[in-house]
Amino acid sequence: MTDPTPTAGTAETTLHVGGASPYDVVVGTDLARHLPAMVGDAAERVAMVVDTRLQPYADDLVDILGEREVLVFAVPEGEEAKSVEVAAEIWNALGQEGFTRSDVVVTLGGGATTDLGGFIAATWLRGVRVVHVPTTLLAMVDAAVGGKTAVNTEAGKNLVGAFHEPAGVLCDLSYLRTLAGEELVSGLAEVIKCGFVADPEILRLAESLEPGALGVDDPVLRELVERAIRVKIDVVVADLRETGGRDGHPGREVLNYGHTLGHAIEAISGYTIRHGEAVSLGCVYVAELARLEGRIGPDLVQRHRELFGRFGLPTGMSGPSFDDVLELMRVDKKARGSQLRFVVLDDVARPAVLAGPSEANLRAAYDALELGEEAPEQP
Ligand SMILES: NC(=O)c1ccc[n+]([C@@H]2O[C@H](COP(=O)([O-])OP(=O)(O)OC[C@H]3O[C@@H](n4cnc5c(N)ncnc54)[C@H](O)[C@@H]3O)[C@@H](O)[C@H]2O)c1
Ligand SMILES: O=C(O)C(=O)C[C@@H](O)[C@H](O)[C@H](O)COP(=O)(O)O
Ligand SMILES: [Zn+2]
Repeated sequence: MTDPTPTAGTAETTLHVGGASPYDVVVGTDLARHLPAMVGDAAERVAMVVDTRLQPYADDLVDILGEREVLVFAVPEGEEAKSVEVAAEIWNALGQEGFTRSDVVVTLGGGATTDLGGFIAATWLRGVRVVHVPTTLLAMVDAAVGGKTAVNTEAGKNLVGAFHEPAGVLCDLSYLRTLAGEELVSGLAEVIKCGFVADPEILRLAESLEPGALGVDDPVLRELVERAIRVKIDVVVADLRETGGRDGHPGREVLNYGHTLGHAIEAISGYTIRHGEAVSLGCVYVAELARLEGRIGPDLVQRHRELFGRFGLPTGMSGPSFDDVLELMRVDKKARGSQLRFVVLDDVARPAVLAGPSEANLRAAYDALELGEEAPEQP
């Protein structure tokens, strides 16, 4: 596991991400003072990509950046920001402003904003420095770390994007104070995902949390945040570009646990369902699938239902037809040719890739999601 380096005398934790482009992820409160060093001295200009809802918080960051000229781009709230059209507006403005390779993008917002801002940084002049200041739990534990960037298109979710690592990430937990309870819970889905694929202690901690009393200052929440980030760091350091793992481990694809169905459901819903909610459904689905494939027993499937359900995350649904969902799952990035591939578990923290499951099992697992109960074995 990654070794956390607590900053002496403060409640900050600095988690280092190694590799070819190393950077730090700092977790704590009042972290804005770290921003200038992460942006660096070479930048004369900063393009700040800000979720409109977070605009009131941008001023503090602008002030701390001192002499640098800051161009603030307020983008639509949430998933609406992740479009080629929004990216193109910002590319055009950067062109008009003469934004150069020594200038820097800073993002302030949830995962939709960090994905969009990261994508702009990855593509403008073929890549400029980016620093992420995530403001949702989900973006702190997942989206801002690891360098995946993307926009959505008609074809589906995140199908256009690039790997582009940040120069630094500031996870300032004070932002979570204004976050709606449903958004906090949506972020917990990615934390629980990390527990199932890599860190059983996360599951134990989540099972000990009182869902109704989930507070931003709760030390258990802080521990969950740091544990989930460490899981992510360990995975991306080993396989940044998702080329594959060793000894049967899926490599970076492991972080896609629950996302094959999850992304399909998000797209079908017109992005009205939250990402973490879709991941919750996707994890229960793939647990059912693993059971039907004889890889796990009903107890572990039930643990998925109970743990996600404990926080009010959805574990069953009815609505989209299986055929519509299947069509979208076929454009998932893990697919190879006509073969669908899923990250599944052989046990807690024992992930594997399941390639080419039968359509009968894919359908039966979906039926179980619709029924909200265990699917019968397929003949
Ligand atoms: N790149 C990656 O590795 C990665 C990982 C996980 C998820 N993602 C992406 O992240 C996105 C989901 O991120 P998200 O859950 O943060 O959603 P989001 O960015 O859509 O934010 C959710 C909502 O919270 C609001 N919000 C943000 N910060 C707030 C705050 N501090 N106070 C009050 N409201 C606030 C936003 O305006 C929005 O309405 C998805 O697009 C998903 O695909 C990317
Ligand atoms: O970082 C990763 O790798 C992940 O898969 C993390 C996921 O939680 C995240 O939603 C990611 O954006 C999905 O990636 P995609 O490659 O399926 O678009
Ligand atoms: Zn995700």
